[in-house]
Amino acid sequence: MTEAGRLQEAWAAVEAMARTARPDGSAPRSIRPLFAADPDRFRRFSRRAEGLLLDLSKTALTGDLLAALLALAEAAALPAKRDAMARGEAVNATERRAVLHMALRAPREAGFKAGAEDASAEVAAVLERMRDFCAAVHDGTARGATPLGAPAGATGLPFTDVVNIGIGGSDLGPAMVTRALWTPAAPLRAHYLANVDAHAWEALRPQLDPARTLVLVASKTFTTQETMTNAALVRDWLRAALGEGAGRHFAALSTNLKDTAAFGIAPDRVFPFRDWVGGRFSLWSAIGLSIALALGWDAFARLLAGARAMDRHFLEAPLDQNLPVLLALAEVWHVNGLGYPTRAVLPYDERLARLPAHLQQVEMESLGKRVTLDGSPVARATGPVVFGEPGTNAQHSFLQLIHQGTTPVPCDIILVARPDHAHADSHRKLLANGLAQSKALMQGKPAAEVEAEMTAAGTDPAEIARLTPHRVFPGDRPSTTLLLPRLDAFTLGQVVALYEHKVFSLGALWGINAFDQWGVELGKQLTGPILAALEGGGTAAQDGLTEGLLRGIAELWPPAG
Ligand SMILES: O=P(O)(O)OC[C@H]1O[C@](O)(CO)[C@@H](O)[C@@H]1O
Repeated sequence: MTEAGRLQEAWAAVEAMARTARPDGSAPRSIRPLFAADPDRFRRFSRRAEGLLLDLSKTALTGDLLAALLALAEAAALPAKRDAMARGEAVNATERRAVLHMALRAPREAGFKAGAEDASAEVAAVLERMRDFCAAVHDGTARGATPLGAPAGATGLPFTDVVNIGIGGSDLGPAMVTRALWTPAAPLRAHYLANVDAHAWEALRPQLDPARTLVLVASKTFTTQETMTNAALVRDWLRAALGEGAGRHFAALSTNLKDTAAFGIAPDRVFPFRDWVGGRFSLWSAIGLSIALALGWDAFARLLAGARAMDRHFLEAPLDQNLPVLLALAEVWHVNGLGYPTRAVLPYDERLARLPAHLQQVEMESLGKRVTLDGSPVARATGPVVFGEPGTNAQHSFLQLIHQGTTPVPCDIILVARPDHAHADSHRKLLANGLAQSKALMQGKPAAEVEAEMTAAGTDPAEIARLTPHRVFPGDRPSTTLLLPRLDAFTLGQVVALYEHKVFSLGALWGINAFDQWGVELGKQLTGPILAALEGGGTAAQDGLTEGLLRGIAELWPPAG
């Protein structure tokens, strides 16, 4: 049989399972009977690896289904594709690029190559420069310029704040990590300026002293409109306070060495990375400099080490023990088997508040594709909509829909066993809530139970009949639970890399390119002429699609002069 034939057969086997009732009479989406039938279910469908525990038992996986999904992974050549990525082959075919974020967190000796290029050597060289720069900032050797009008003999001041100007992958990952790991003992405060909406800058500016602020212009391309606009605003602010000395307050994180020079950033302040690092996978590269500056070099090194540990697991563990692969297979079942179009990420840890936003880019920019690698339309649904908020906040907003709405939303519940505070009571409540949600989603609450509860409470029978349908929980709503021993730089590196490799695995299973993002281009293109119309007075002729709105804007915000 051909490779394509084997793949088709493997998909057919998985899809057939989604249509076939089980021998115990349950539907393939029901989870409750599986627990009833198998007291050992947690052990059979949870995995421990690298200090993490992943529980898949509250999905509808069965031994047969898992076997069929693993056969699909083999038929889709997932291991071979993974190894091709690790060898530095141009697996990002539409951009003819290697995909080597794993090289960013591997030691020099790992010997990653992008074609003939020694990727590991380049990574090591940039990391060394980043580390030296951090040391110089932290020990005050690299310091700000003397403010204009300062008394004679005054010198520049050490930096206390770092502002990262970037958007998408040049913002979300570093912002998420520093939000998760920053404590008042950290060496610098970090701020993130992303949106071209200058309200963001206006809100940040009063928190900063120009004499003590270091600015990182983070942009892979160094052409992104939002970033370059914000960089110019901040440069004006620094120049007003520091004159030509403002240059000492800048560094650039980019692949575009020509434009960083044109912006006026000295070559020794440019920290490069290469086109084999995708924006949404770049927090491990020079793009992570704000992390190292804010949290200290050791924390950044531990973050890389955690990701490296997950890389090795992904590269080496058998598929049925491989956490990223198993998460990907559960997603295939939910998306393609059961037709669930969304997924929620619920970290039960306030420090991970921005993890859902980071994963939205990692997953949706990667997997929001409608053609396969050869350009033909996909035969089945691809990436789901991903959204999320920390628990318990999510419980008091959108969990209603997840419990009782019409379409199940699989949930990723992330728990951290040990807190980094001394309030054990709060932490027990946090954990209890997370565990209760996964249980409630799965087991639901049938009408008989609702009725019995109301009867016991002495509720009037007519009232019981009226309210029961509203108070029933259908259950059988899947969730996975990931348990971390604690949240630190190492475990956070593991978690982010786990999701990166899950995304890779899904790309391989669906046969799509998870590493391009052509879908962001059209909006960028159309912005140009509309901006020109706005600059030209706000009413310049456009097509019927935008002209009315342009006129509406001009009426409400008349062009100056
Ligand atoms: O780092 P850059 O080149 O400024 O791009 C920022 C972001 O914009 C995108 O290209 C999407 O527009 C993302 O993929 C990327 O992370």
